[in-house]
Amino acid sequence: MFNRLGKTAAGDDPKMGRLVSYWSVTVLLYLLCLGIVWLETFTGSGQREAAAALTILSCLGHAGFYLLIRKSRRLRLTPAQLSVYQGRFAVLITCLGYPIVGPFRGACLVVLLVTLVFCAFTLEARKTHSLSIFAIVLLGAMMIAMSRLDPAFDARIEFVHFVLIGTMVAVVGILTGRMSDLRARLKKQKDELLVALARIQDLATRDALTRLPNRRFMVDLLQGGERVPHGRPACLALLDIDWFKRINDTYGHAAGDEVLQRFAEEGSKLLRPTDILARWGGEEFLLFLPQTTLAQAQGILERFRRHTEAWTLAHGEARLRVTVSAGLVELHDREDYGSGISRADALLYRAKSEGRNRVAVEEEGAAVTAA
Ligand SMILES: Nc1nc2c(ncn2[C@@H]2O[C@H](COP(=O)(O)OP(=O)(O)OP(=O)(O)O)[C@@H](O)[C@H]2O)c(=O)[nH]1
Repeated sequence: MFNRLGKTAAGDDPKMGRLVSYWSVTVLLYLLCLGIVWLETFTGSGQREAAAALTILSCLGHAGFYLLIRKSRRLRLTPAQLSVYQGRFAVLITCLGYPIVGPFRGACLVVLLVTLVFCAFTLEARKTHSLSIFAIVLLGAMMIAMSRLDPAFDARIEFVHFVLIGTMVAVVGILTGRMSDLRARLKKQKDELLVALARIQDLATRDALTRLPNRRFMVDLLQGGERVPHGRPACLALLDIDWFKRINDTYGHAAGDEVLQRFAEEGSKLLRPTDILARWGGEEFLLFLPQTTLAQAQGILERFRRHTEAWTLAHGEARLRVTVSAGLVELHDREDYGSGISRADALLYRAKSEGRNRVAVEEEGAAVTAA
């Protein structure tokens, strides 16, 4: 119910929803405690002015906290900071209520404990301990003052109450502090796991050298779609850097790596956000062009080819140049990607055998090449 209330008040922001739902629980607790204050006021010896002042203070405090929660993002207030303020305010109100509730004083002790447990959900151990000390000191001061000022407050009973609540607050403070530590450790572990998971996902789906999606990513993506959706054109090309072995043999493997990186970088610049260039293996790349007709894809590949022969890579005194060959197909309606890749591979072979630095395109069952 409180979660639903938080969601209604805070919209889609889950953090804000949680804060508002905690806030509404504390409102309920305050209402209960104020009920006890007014019960004593009407049926016992409670003072009406003091009860009214306490009620107004509580209402103002709560309205203020609600506003602080809603504006917390703008004011850069963290949930922990809000909890410290709310916790101190709750302790203050409980201690102020202590002399007013007469024989129901024991209820204040329980409320103090509940406040501490509540705060332990958002506070770190150190802050929970300092809130416990604040509660013990304030309540102790209130008990001493009342046993001196009001004969109804028996010093012996107050002393027993103080020892009892002091011990319980200290124990609860330590336990909730431990709980906070545990929570902080769990959160740290969860954050570390999320980072590790993101890294594993990255390693599993990206090529370490070029940072392009790797073959596994591409296969999963293409197999996930299984078949080309009916009525939507999509094209697929296999690209291969020409005479790449010569670069390795002449300038070394590191230079070859640099060429692969540069090829990926330059190629990615030419593509639309929906196109995917993946490293298929070695010096071979796969380009997937969704929602693209063969004529459009041919234009993109031709631009890619011309751009590749235009850029150069400085390597010592030398300027390395490469060219690329490609086999391009339009995926047939409801065709599975595996057969599309085989057709593109055959066309790539043809582009290589017809002289390289060209795009071989399949048209109406026959493969033609353009350079
Ligand atoms: N530097 C580097 N070389 C690689 C990598 N992966 C594969 N190679 C090399 O790429 C070369 C590919 O050579 P070939 O398959 O003979 O092809 P090619 O020399 O490009 O000739 P064509 O494809 O026929 O134009 C091989 O020497 C591989 O060792 C890599 O990650 N880095």
